[in-house]
Amino acid sequence: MRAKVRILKVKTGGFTVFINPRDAQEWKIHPNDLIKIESGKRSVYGSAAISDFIGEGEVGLSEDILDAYQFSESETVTLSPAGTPDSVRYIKKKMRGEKLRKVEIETIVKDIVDRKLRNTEISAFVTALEINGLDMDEIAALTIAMAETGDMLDIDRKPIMDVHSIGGVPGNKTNVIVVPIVAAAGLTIPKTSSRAITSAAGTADVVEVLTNVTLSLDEIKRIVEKIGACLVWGGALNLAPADDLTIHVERRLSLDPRGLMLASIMSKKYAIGSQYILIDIPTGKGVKVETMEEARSLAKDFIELGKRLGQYVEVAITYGGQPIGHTIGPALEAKEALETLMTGKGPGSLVEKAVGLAGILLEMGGVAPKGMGRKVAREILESGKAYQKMREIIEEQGGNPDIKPEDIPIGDKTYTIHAQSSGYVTAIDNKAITAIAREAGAPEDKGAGIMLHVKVGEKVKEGDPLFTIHAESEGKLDKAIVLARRLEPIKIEGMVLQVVGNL
Ligand SMILES: O=P(O)(O)OC[C@H]1O[C@H](OP(=O)(O)O)[C@H](O)[C@@H]1O
Ligand SMILES: O=c1cc[nH]c(=O)[nH]1
Repeated sequence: MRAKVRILKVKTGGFTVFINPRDAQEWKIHPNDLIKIESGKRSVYGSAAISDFIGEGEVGLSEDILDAYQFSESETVTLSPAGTPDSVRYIKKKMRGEKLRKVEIETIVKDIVDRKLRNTEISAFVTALEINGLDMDEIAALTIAMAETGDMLDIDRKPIMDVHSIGGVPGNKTNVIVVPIVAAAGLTIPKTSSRAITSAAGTADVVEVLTNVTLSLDEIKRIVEKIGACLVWGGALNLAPADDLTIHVERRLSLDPRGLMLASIMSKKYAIGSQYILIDIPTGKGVKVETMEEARSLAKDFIELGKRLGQYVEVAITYGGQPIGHTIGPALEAKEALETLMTGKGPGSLVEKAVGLAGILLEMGGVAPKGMGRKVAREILESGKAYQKMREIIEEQGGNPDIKPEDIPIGDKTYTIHAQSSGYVTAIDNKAITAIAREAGAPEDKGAGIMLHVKVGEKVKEGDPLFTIHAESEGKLDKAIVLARRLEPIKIEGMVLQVVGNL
């Protein structure tokens, strides 16, 4: 079937191919069929949508396709039904709990990248991995396939350091501070981050409040070779492109299966050429890893995977029992991170975690003596050198280096929850805090989120403010308030915990 391309100003969130109803009837194409579009050496897959705003003999392509593949108006292309991709059989094999062969994993990844697998099949894959997991051979094959289906970066500087958190803990803007400290010490750290997966703000969402994070590989290479660092969104690049497509599905399900998480993180590190990698595993109630035992087992997997890829990996198991700092949500977190960089001071949990992680990297990179990394990192933060480096990062990535915390717009629809009794804050529920911030609109609404007025251990009096919800719309604020009242994320107890009468 031959058709002329019509470029449509429509975003559908997927690759959508619009076909006229008469052509669809003649060609036996039904809504949502997978269609292959070929032109010369290019081929791309998309889902059929039938509409008479497209003329007979034409094919309408959504902007999503055109962002990734160049087609020109009126160009003649060939359309054909694509049938069921082989990878669907392999996904079902994993659903049955069977081990996948390397070639089967490679086919799944290639089909994700080629868009032969759509969100329905990708979510089946994510669910199968959540339930049945992957062994180390499968994880290594998945990591390499994810990296090799995209571009590889070759930065002309050595050694290449990197840091990555498995995420999960609310308010984790730590790497926005770690990266400029490490680069200010003279090391090279091309940091790519994903957007939020299970949280209310991924590092890419936070940095995007301060500067552009959607850069090309050539721009990253230029910036990193010039100033030693970047803080960008991995999904904008063709680095491990299957990663962002699976993360898109994971975010909807709020799932991050262990094997996929290892492959997601390490494929990005492999593709960007990182040699010395620090992995942060926040551990505590209500985050991805709840016990030290689980954290140590995951740490071993990261180290083993690194060995297979020729990378040196160290892992920091960090405290994740309550949010980091006081802010949750992209703009609120960007404000707190910027204030900390500008003043060299900030909430204890944020500063301690940032200098702790940066210190490990400084020792790994040989710019601080063993046991002195944390001290050197703190000096770099307090001296303002890390802030100067952050200004360079912001400027090189296209932002305004003079941006001040007070310039950052925060959601102006607010509601504060107050303590209903006096006592001590004994717990802050990570999952509930994230859920409320997401209900308020984070991470998509950058100004949405939560400002915590108290942390665990602090004394409160009845009526004291506990946290403020920020939203950009009244509707989302109302929903977040309802959720906050139901979940009561901050637990306050007096010294008497419970009274038990005669049993
Ligand atoms: O908390 P959730 O959303 O599950 O995890 C996703 C976040 O964790 C990682 O953080 P970093 O880039 O290493 O700082 C990812 O890149 C992303 O920003
Ligand atoms: O980049 C990341 C971070 C956490 N989990 C993932 O799957 N990828």
